[in-house]
Amino acid sequence: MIVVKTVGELQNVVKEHRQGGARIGFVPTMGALHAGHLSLVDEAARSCDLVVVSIFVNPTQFNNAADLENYPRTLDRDVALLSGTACRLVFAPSVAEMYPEPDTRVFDFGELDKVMEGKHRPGHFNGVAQVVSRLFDMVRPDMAFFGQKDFQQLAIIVQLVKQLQLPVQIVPCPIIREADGLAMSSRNTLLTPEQRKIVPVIAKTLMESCNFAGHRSVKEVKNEVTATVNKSTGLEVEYFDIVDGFSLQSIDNWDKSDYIVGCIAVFAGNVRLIDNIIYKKK
Ligand SMILES: Nc1ncnc2c1ncn2[C@@H]1O[C@H](COP(=O)(O)OP(=O)(O)OP(=O)(O)O)[C@@H](O)[C@H]1O
Ligand SMILES: CC(C)(CO)[C@@H](O)C(=O)[O-]
Ligand code: BAL
Repeated sequence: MIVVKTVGELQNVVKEHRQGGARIGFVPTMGALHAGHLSLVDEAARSCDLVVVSIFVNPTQFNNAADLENYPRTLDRDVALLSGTACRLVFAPSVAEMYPEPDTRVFDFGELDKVMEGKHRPGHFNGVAQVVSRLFDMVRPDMAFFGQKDFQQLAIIVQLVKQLQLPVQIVPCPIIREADGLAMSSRNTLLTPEQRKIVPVIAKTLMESCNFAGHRSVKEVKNEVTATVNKSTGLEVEYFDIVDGFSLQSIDNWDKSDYIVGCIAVFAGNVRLIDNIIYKKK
């Protein structure tokens, strides 16, 4: 496996493979890899000849300086993990390599980034769009793989690709969970052992709420999920919303959409976790 740090080196390796007829699959990450990331690599390997993984903690998508500073950085371990997968090229640039000049682009995603993560992390999706569009320009992948854990991010990326008319196919990949249901996340490593014992209640509550979807009102399910998670010691729901899976706008009635998703963000102390559950998909 090759690890490169500069755009020039990255493009040389990718070009060589492309000239040999390889289909390029791309998995963007911020590192601190876990089985969720590796599932994206496996999925990419099913349909692509060269799998490229980027590892870059992108400052422009952090709206909170402490979150950026505390974000786990484990490059050597990440490279070791990837060497056991089908990934053959890792791109781990510095901030200066990614942003030789500040990126001042402002994207317009309409209502998609005004809710949920976008509302609670101002500027977050603009930063995600900046880095992902740069990475796409550098790698020029045929396909790019994103996890459904970051449900709103996926919708934004699909919109970004449409707006910029990029020739890349975006492939959504299912959420990988720990044995106790907790959605895998790099931020899980920041939890104390006590917090780690409590946080599975988030996924458990979302899963149990499926039994009520369509039977109780949307408002009741929203209140019930929020109250159950908030009752757990040390957990505080930032938002729980039940939305149309395409527009991401809240719905007030189960009949309003054929694609309904419940999205949650929860603080366990200073650690912010997100998860979601699909209630209905045609
Ligand atoms: N549990 C998971 N299952 C499937 N995909 C995942 C999972 N966790 C992360 N991903 C995906 O991996 C890609 C890189 O995500 P990222 O590096 O931010 O990891 P993360 O674990 O989501 O970290 P964070 O703590 O920031 O949430 C994204 O497309 C993300 O959706
Ligand atoms: C897509 C991404 C790698 C961009 O920095 C990040 O938002 C993530 O890890 O989901
Ligand atoms: N997984 C999304 C990246 C972030 O939290 O900034």
